[in-house]
Amino acid sequence: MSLLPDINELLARARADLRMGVPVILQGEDEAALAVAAETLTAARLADLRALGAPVIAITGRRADTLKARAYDGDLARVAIPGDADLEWIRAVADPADDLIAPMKGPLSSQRGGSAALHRLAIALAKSARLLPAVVVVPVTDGAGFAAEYGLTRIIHKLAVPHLGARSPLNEVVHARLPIEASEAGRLHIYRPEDGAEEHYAIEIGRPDRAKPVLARLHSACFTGDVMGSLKCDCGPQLRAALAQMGEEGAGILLYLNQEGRGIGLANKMRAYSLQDQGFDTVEANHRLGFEDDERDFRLGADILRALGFSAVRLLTNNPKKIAMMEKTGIAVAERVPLKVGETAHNRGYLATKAKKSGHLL
Ligand SMILES: Nc1nc2c(ncn2[C@@H]2O[C@H](COP(=O)(O)OP(=O)(O)OP(=O)(O)O)[C@@H](O)[C@H]2O)c(=O)[nH]1
Ligand SMILES: [Zn+2]
Repeated sequence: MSLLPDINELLARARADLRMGVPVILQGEDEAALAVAAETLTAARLADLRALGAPVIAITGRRADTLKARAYDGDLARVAIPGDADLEWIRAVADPADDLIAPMKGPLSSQRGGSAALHRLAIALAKSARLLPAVVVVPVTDGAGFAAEYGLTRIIHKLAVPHLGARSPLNEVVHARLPIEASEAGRLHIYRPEDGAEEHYAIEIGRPDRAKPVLARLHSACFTGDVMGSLKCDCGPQLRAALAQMGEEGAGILLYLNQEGRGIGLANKMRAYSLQDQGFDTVEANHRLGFEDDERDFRLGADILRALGFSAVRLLTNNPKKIAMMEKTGIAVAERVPLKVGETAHNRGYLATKAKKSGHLL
C-alpha cells in the first residue's frame, strides 16, 4: 500500500517528534520502548513515563566518560533515573553546561545486561535530529497497541538500522544562474535527500570541463563564520577565498554542505562554544556534549560531485580526512590545494587544536 509511510518517512517523522518533545515508540524483535529526547522532555511527560515503568537515560560513551558513569554497552550507557530525580537532574545528565559549577552528585548507576539496541537507536535518532545525544527510554509491553492508542510514530529497529548508517540518495531539485561577486558565471544547484534531512547546495563557477580534475571545495555550513563574520573560526575567509580562486580561474565547484558545527547542528555548536568559554578546546567540548570530534559524512560531497558529472578534483582543503574520503568513494584527488586564510587572534587556538588533534595540515 503506497499510502503508508515507508521507513525513511517514519524516521523523518520521528526526528520531528523528538525535536518537539513527542514520544516515539521503538520496536525490537520482542521488546518495545518509549523514547523522549532529554532536551525536550517536560515534567508532565516525565511523570507519565514514570507511570509506565522505570525509565533510564541513554547517553553516549563520550558523555558517560565525562560524568564518570560506567558504559557497560561500550558506545553508550543506560543510566538509571533515581525515583526522586526531577527534570533538572535529567537535563544535567544530558547537558554539560553546568558540569563545572554544579557537578552531578553521587555516583550514577548504569544498567548492565539485557539489550541496548533500542537505546542505541534512540541516540542515533537524537543525533540525526541535531539534539543533545541523550534520550529517556522506558520499556512498554505492547509497542504496536501503545502507538495506535496514542497516535505515536513507531520505528521498527531492524528496518531503521540500515538507514541510519547509510546516506540517503540526493536528487537535484533545481538549478539557476546566480551571478556572485567572485564570478558572474555562477550557477546554484539544490540537492534534496530522500530522507527529509537537510538540503545541500553546489555552486558551479563557469562551465568546468567534466573530463579534467575540477577545482573543488567541500565547505561545511558555518552560520557564525560564513554569515556573521565570526572571528572564532576560519570558515568565512575560506569560503570567500575558495570562491575567489574559482572566479580567477574561471571554473570550479563549491559544495555548501549543511553540516553545521561539524554535523552537530547550530544549537549544539553554540553549546560547544559556551564550553570553550569555560576552557575546553573544540574537540573536548564536542566530547563533553556526547559527540565525536567530527560527526560529518563527507561521502555526500562525493555523491554530489558524481551527480554533476565529475570524477576527479583539485581539492581546496587542509583536512586529510576529506581527501581520504574522496579517494575512497571513487573521486580522484589529483592535487590538494592548500587554503590558508583567516587566522585571527581569536581562532589561533582553534586552528592549532585542529592541527594537533584532527590531523589538519598547516
Ligand atoms: N562542533 C564544532 N564545530 C565547529 C567549531 N568551529 C567550527 N565548526 C564547524 O566546523 C566546520 C568547518 O568545516 P570546514 O570548513 O569544512 O573545515 P575543516 O574540516 O577544518 O577542513 P578544511 O577547511 O577543508 O581544511 C563547520 O561546519 C563549522 O560550523 C567548533 O568549535 N565546534
Ligand atoms: Zn566556522
